Amino acid sequence: MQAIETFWYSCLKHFKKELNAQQFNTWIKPLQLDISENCNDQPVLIAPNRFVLQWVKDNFIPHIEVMAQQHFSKKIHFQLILGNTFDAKSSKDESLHNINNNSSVQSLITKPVPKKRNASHLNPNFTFDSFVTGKANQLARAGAIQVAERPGIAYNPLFIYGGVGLGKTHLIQAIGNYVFENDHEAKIRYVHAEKYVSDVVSAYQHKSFDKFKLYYHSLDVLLVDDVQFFGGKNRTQEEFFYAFNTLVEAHKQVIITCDSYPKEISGLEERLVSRFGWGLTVAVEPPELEMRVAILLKKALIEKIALDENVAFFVAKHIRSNVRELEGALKRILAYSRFTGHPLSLELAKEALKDLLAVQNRQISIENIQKTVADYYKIKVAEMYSKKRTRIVARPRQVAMTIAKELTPLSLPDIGEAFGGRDHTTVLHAHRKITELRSSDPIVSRDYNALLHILRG
Ligand SMILES: Nc1ncnc2c1ncn2[C@@H]1O[C@H](COP(=O)(O)OP(=O)(O)OP(=O)(O)O)[C@@H](O)[C@H]1O
Repeated sequence: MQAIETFWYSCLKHFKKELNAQQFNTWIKPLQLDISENCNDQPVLIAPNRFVLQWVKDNFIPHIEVMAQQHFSKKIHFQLILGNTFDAKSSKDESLHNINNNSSVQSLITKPVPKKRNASHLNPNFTFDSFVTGKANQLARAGAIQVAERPGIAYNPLFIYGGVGLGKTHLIQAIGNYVFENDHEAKIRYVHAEKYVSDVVSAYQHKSFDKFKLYYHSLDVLLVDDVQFFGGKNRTQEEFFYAFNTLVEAHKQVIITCDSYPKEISGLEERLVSRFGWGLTVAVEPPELEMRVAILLKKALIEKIALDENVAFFVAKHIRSNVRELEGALKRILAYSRFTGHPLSLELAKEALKDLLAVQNRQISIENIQKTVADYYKIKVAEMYSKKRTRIVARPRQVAMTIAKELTPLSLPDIGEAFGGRDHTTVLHAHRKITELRSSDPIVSRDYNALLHILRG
C-alpha cells in the first residue's frame, strides 16, 4: 500500500472514532482518495457533490492537513475535486461502503484504475465475466457482446429494457468496460438519465450549451441509463435528439436502457421513439430459479465465499422478484454469519432471512405477482406493462391487477402505475371483471386460486 493510502486509511479510522455515525456517513464516507497519479505529492480527494466538497473543504481539510504534516513530517496540500469515481447509481450497489470493520474502511480508498475509465464513469466490476446468462437475458447479452465487439457498426442504438434490478446497468457497463479494455483511447461515457437532465439544466443556468454539445457530441460510446426519466422533459429530449443524430451519423455507438419498450415511454417525443427502434431492441426478464442460484454462486465466488448449493437454492426459491434483492439477501446472510461467528449453513440462512421472509409473506411484491402471473400464462413479463390489448395478454394482466389489489397494500393509482402507467379506473375495471368471471367461469376461477396458492407459498 502506498504511503498516502496508509495515511488516508488512518484518517478514516480517526474520523470514524471522532465523529458520530451520521456525520461520518455524510461527510467522510462519500470521499474517495484518487491514487492514480502523483498521489504522494498532491493527494486528491473526490467529493460526490458541491455541498460535500465545500463542507469538507471548510471543516475537515485543515484538520487532515495537520494530521498529514505530523504523519509525513512535511506540509502536504490536499486537493478536493468534484466526484468522478462512482456516481449515485453505481454507489447504490457498492456493498463495500459498509463501514463496520477495518477491511471496509480500506475499501473507501479508490482502486488505482486508469484515469480514462474514471472519466467514463464506468464501474469496473460490471463486466461480461461477472454477468450470469440464462434464458431471461441471453438475447440481451448476445446483442451487447456484438455491440461491444463492433461499436458503432453492429446495432445502433442498442436499446435494453426490463424491470428494476434485472441487470440492465450491469450489461451496458460491461459493454463500456469491454470497449475500454480494447481501446484505452475510446471516449466512453456512462450517464444516468437523471444526470443528463441535470447537465442540461446546468448548461441552461451557465449558458454553456456549446460546451455541453462539444462534450456529448464528441463521444465514441454514449451509454444512457433509465431513459424513461426523459419523459416530459422537452429541452432534454431536444438536446438528446441532436446528440443521438450526431453520434449515430458518425457511426459512434449509442446504448440506452429503459424500464419499458420505446413506444411505451410516457411523455417521449415521437422522433425519439422511432430512433430508439433503429437498432436492436432487447428485453431482460426476471431470472428463473436455476439462474437465480447461478447468480448467487457467482456473487459468492467473486467475494471468495464458499456458498453451499443448498443455501443458494433456499435463497433463490424465496427471493424471486429481482437480482438486486437477491444480492441483498446474500449480503444479509454473510453479515449475519460474520456477526454471530457461525458458519454459512442452511439453518443460518433461514435465521438470517426470517424477518425478511415474514415481511415478504405478508407483503407480496407487485413484481412478484407480475412475474408469477406471466409465467403461469406463458407470456412475457413485459406484456404486463405493454399497451397490447389482445385477449391473450389482456386477461392475464387483469388477473395480475386483481391479485395486486387483493394481496398488496398498494392504492389503485399505484397499481395502475406499476402496470405501464395505466389509470386507476382500468385497475378497478379489471378487478370487477375478474371477480365476476371467478364466479361464472370455472377456468378463471381455477387459475386464480392456483396463482394465489403459488404466491402465498
Ligand atoms: N445476470 C446477472 N448476473 C450477475 N449479476 C447481475 C445479473 N443481473 C443483475 N445483476 C446484479 O444485480 C444488481 C442490480 O443490477 P442493475 O443495477 O444492473 O439492474 P438494473 O436493471 O439496471 O436496475 P434499475 O432498473 O433499478 O436501474 C447489480 O449488482 C448487478 O450486478
